[in-house]
Amino acid sequence: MVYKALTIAGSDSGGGAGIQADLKTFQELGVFGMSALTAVTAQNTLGVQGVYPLSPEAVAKQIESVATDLGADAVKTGMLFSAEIIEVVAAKVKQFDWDRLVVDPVMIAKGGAPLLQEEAVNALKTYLLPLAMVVTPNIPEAEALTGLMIRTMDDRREAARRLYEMGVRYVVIKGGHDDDGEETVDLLYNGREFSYFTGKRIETKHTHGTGCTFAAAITAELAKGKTVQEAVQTAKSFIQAAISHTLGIGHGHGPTNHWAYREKNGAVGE
Ligand SMILES: Nc1ncnc2c1ncn2[C@@H]1O[C@H](COP(=O)(O)OP(=O)(O)OP(=O)(O)O)[C@@H](O)[C@H]1O
Ligand SMILES: Cc1ncc(CO)c(N)n1
Repeated sequence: MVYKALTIAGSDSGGGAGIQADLKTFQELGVFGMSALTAVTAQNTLGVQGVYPLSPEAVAKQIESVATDLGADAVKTGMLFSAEIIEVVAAKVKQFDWDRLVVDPVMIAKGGAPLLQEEAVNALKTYLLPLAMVVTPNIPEAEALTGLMIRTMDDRREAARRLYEMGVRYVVIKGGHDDDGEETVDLLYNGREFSYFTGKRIETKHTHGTGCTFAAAITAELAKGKTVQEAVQTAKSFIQAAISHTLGIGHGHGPTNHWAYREKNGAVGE
């Protein structure tokens, strides 16, 4: 059985985030990766030097090409850039009846460069979140989507409830930005109960693309038919290994190590 996953996202020329992180992660987890590009970024470990969005038509065409021939067992969205692209992506997800959709609501790159236009946040809420099986905001993204200020774990649980009410079936609020404590805690809410995925916090500046990689690992596992709970657990182990064994390349915030999980766990596949 060949499992297939499609990522609809931006290109990071530096190879640590975006489409590149997604495809590497799919491959590492034994899933065939396909892509529909929304934008090209000129980017490296120091920052984003340019953003060149594609037309909504170009995005739609790529998705159609994949859907009408290869098909996808799970789909992930990353950088979507504009309300127009979001609308087209939502229409295609509906048209092809894709159920296993992971929406990583990418808004701002780690260095502060905007990857989503401000006025597109509403489009994300209106068109895409109701179609999502899983949404994976970091704390600032969860704040932008809910209008809440998130300081405590109680705030985070409240934000998860609000996101669930927007129509997402599983909400994961990542704790990478909560820099208190020895652990990172990612919270999962399924509309009934909360679960927590913890890992040792690694002291490192090399965390470029952690969010993309984590959401891509969830998508790969969902493509294999795993439950969301199982997929998040594997994604947490995958990102923990990738951050623990960073490569130390580039002059700024370097990428994570996408092959660390495989080296630790041996061959992966089904
Ligand atoms: N220093 C760290 N040590 C261990 N785990 C981390 C660390 N930073 C982030 N993580 C984990 O990495 C995953 C991604 O979380 P994070 O909040 O950094 O995403 P993000 O901000 O969307 O990333 P990016 O925007 O760079 O792609 C989560 O599972 C989080 O707990
Ligand atoms: C293309 C792209 N997508 C997502 C992110 C978020 O990390 C990034 N830096 N670049």
